[in-house]
Amino acid sequence: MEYQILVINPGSTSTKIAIYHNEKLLFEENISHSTEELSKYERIIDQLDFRKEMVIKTVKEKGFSLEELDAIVARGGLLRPLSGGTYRINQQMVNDLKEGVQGEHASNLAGLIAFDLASKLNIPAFTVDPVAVDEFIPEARISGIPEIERRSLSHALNIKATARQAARDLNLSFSECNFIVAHLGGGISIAPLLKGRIVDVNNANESGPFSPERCGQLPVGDLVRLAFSGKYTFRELKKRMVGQGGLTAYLGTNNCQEIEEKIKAGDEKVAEVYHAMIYQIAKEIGAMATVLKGEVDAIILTGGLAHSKMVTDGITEYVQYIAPVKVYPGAMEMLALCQGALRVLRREEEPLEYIVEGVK
Ligand SMILES: Nc1ncnc2c1ncn2[C@@H]1O[C@H](COP(=O)(O)OP(=O)(O)O)[C@@H](O)[C@H]1O
Ligand SMILES: CCCC(=O)OP(=O)(O)O
Repeated sequence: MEYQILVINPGSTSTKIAIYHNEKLLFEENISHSTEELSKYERIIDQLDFRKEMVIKTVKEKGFSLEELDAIVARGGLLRPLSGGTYRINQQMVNDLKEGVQGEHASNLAGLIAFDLASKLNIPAFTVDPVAVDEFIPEARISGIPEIERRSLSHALNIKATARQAARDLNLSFSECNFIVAHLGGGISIAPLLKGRIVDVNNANESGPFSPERCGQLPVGDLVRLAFSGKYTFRELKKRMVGQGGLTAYLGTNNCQEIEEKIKAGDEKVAEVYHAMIYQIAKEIGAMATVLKGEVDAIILTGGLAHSKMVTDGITEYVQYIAPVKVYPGAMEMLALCQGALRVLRREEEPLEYIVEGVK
């Protein structure tokens, strides 16, 4: 059987759209959104129509028709904690994405767009390895106060897909080796994979290193003081932390190529902030090596920032004592989503059902 599949992947700084014919890429468009463009939306859910229209327009402009599609597959969002795999998007999932049961995030929009378009076309909509994939070991859940649990929210899709590719490239079995995968994008997830499972990870929205547009882990006392200072509303402070934090807060942009130009031109202040991000990434990789008790087959750097030699060389200098560093620039998310849908369409795998206990 032949399948034409639309892949939709909204990230914090971009919307990626692709059409595949089986595994063959027919087109891929990566539309970047500036901090300014997105800052006019109060909440991420407010971007729904903007991002949906962008998908419809892009498909048309590329000379394709939605009516030719056999399925739509979308990056999964902040759903309830769930195991990895391919899920058919159902009404319960749509409700949870709209509500943002584990918080707001651009990937919550993908399933909503896919479900809406697919329902009108009478074709299935899927999601694969959503952000909420949870394979934590019990000790990774404990935060330090019982009211707050550490949660598994990460770039699970790209982390797993890149780790599988690295295992193939190293001639290792994915389920038998240990990796630390650092997804370095608008947000940063650093995950130790113990025999293929993400047993811990910083929550890319609230913890770990600061990133091009997120604050990462903050000193808690100062954060509480800031929250009660009257300077920010709840929503404003959240936006400051995710979207307008990190490099954006210090340097006014999430565009690392622009930042690197300034560094090359000799701007020492910019270099200091950029180096601090690299330093924090390396420190988190070191922490995750401890989770794996030092038994690390490779450290894998992926995501948009892995295109930068300044970043990958900077990190490598700190962490190469742990294990060999492998660089996979960009993200394999689009192909991984397509392949997840194909496995189900070809009946190689049963789609998983998103069921919430006690809700019909
Ligand atoms: N060649 C490059 N050099 C430096 N930074 C880059 C390069 N390409 C992309 N980036 C940075 O990567 C980040 C986006 O990563 P990406 O994984 O595409 O984003 P998202 O998290 O939105 O999916 C941006 O901060 C961008 O400036
Ligand atoms: C919460 C982890 C997922 C994430 O942050 O994705 P983006 O970087 O694409 O926003």
